[in-house]
Amino acid sequence: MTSKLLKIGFIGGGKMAQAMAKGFISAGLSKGEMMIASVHPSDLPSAEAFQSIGAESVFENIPVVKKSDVVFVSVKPSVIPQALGDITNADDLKANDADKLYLSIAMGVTIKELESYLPRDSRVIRVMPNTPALVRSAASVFVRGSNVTDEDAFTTKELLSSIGTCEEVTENLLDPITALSGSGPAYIYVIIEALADGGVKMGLPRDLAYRLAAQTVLGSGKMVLDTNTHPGILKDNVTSPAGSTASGLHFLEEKGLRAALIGAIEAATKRCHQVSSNGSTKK
Ligand SMILES: NC(=O)C1=CN([C@@H]2O[C@H](COP(=O)(O)OP(=O)(O)OC[C@H]3O[C@@H](n4cnc5c(N)ncnc54)[C@H](O)[C@@H]3O)[C@@H](O)[C@H]2O)C=CC1
Ligand SMILES: O=C(O)[C@@H]1CCC=N1
Repeated sequence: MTSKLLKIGFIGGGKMAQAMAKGFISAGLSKGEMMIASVHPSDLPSAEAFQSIGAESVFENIPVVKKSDVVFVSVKPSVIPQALGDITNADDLKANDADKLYLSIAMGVTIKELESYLPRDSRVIRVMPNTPALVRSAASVFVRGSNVTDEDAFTTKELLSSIGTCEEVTENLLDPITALSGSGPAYIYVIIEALADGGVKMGLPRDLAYRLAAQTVLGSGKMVLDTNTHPGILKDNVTSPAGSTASGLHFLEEKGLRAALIGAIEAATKRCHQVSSNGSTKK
């Protein structure tokens, strides 16, 4: 564990930044008062969200860099050139504050592109977290940039491990990872909603249906992780001969659930490739 509390900044204080900030606070890695986030002037709800956890919110990016040990770059991909350009063009930063660790969570924006916008020799790491960071159950990965030290990688791993799981990967895997675990919570929420709708259709009270659907997703994921058993075997353990599950599974196969999920990961990966290959400015 890091011995000192970290000063954490967010360039872009939106949904993902807020989830991580709250996760870091509940993990004891930082305090609201040690955090700062920049937001677009039109985004008062995000400014207020950071203020409500005791953090500072600003409409400029330079104060975020100056006041932080670690700077998350958490704007949309199309905003990256302008936001990082602000840092490179700030004369006073070049002298005093260049030595920061930048952690970009932006979908599809490559290390090469990030480094091209920042001052020369900047230490940049690409991270792909997900929103369950808020409840310290994120699935995160990271990729080292050209100038990153082992200590930077260690700090990154510690930070992200405090809000869930964290693995180091190579950059060629980041787009499919973004499609799977970055976007994945959205797919799972659709599944939870649909399972609950089915329960309601069959007569369950809605609140009970949501609780049962969510706990079933949570428990099934935990079974895969904790028992280290193939999901096919775990599925077979639920499926009695001539039982109800076999009938439900048959319906899912007829409707192409597997193909739909495989297609979703393929489609989302292709969208990341588009951003990577076109550059973040050209969507
Ligand atoms: N939402 C998610 O589940 C995940 C998002 N990401 C990545 O995180 C990044 C942010 O996504 P969200 O938080 O969902 O978006 P968001 O729209 O909620 O947040 C973006 C933030 O950037 C701020 N902003 C806009 N222009 C700015 C500027 N020039 N300078 C500073 N701040 C500016 C906005 O005020 C807002 O607070 C994206 O690059 C996305 O790919 C990565 C993993 C998961
Ligand atoms: O939809 C997006 O672009 C981002 C990347 C992963 C989750 N949300």
